[in-house]
Amino acid sequence: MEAFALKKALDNVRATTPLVHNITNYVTVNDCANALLAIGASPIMSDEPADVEDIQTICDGLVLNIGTLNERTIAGMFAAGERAGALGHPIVLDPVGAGASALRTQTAGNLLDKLDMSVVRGNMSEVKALAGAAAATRGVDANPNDAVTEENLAESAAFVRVLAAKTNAIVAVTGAIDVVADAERAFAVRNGTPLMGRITGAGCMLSCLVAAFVAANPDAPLEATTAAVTAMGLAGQTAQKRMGGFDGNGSFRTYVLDALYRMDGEALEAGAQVEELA
Ligand SMILES: Nc1ncnc2c1ncn2[C@@H]1O[C@H](COP(=O)(O)OP(=O)(O)OP(=O)(O)O)[C@@H](O)[C@H]1O
Ligand SMILES: Cc1ncsc1CCO
Ligand SMILES: [Mg+2]
Repeated sequence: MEAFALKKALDNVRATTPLVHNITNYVTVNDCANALLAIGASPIMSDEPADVEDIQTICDGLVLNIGTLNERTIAGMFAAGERAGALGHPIVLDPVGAGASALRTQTAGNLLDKLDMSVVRGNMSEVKALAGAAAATRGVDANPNDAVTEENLAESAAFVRVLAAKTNAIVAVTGAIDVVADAERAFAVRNGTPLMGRITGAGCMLSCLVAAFVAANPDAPLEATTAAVTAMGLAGQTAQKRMGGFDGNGSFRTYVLDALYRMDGEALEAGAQVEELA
């Protein structure tokens, strides 16, 4: 991808401060709010069905994360999603744990079927489950057997593209190599570090960033999603460089937020490891 598109995508987030409505899990909710603030967006969390339509009306985008779903929040997700669709706001689905339980797999599938989803962002086990393929989700983490590797990259990208075409959404599968695609184009992003799998919420935070980037770049949702994925991976790399002798995953989590806060368009361009796939 043209480096300029990455810089512009981040600059547009900072210039417009998109307000992002999140219906998300209670494990990583504070990290999600801080990641949005760090990148220059603004968070609001609201999952009460009687509240979500008003909240979505004043927002620029919506994240639906099923990490700790329950009947009430599922109802909130549909109500918010319908309002977002009516207003033309981007919706990002994070199908946390799809494949690990029937309720998660079915709920993620129903949200995708019934709402006008802009982006689906998950790990490969979750996305495979969503596509109806055999998947062995290990709780909320990807099964290593599902990992995108240099060897299976072409095949993985073809799978992601087919799902994107079928759902009419951009699909971002993350892991050691991230694949971001719509029906026509696909990008591989090689930013990131394995340490990101040693904290909870790197994926949840990324899904929120995707909503902010797409809301701020409505004419280029694929580039915007790729920019968000690149920014998150680069923040992980920057955070890792800062790790000192006594630091562990607690500090790493903080350093990721700091790296997002300090990232500018030039740094994003310089650090990006993005390849457009044929
Ligand atoms: N082994 C790895 N090497 C490099 N980057 C990684 C690795 N694993 C994850 N990442 C990065 O971490 C971020 C989150 O991706 P991941 O696939 O772990 O999400 P997730 O499983 O949904 O996470 P969570 O559910 O904990 O929020 C992405 O930016 C991804 O590129
Ligand atoms: C650990 C965990 N369990 C449900 S949601 C969540 C956060 C990361 O997906
Ligand atoms: Mg996840």
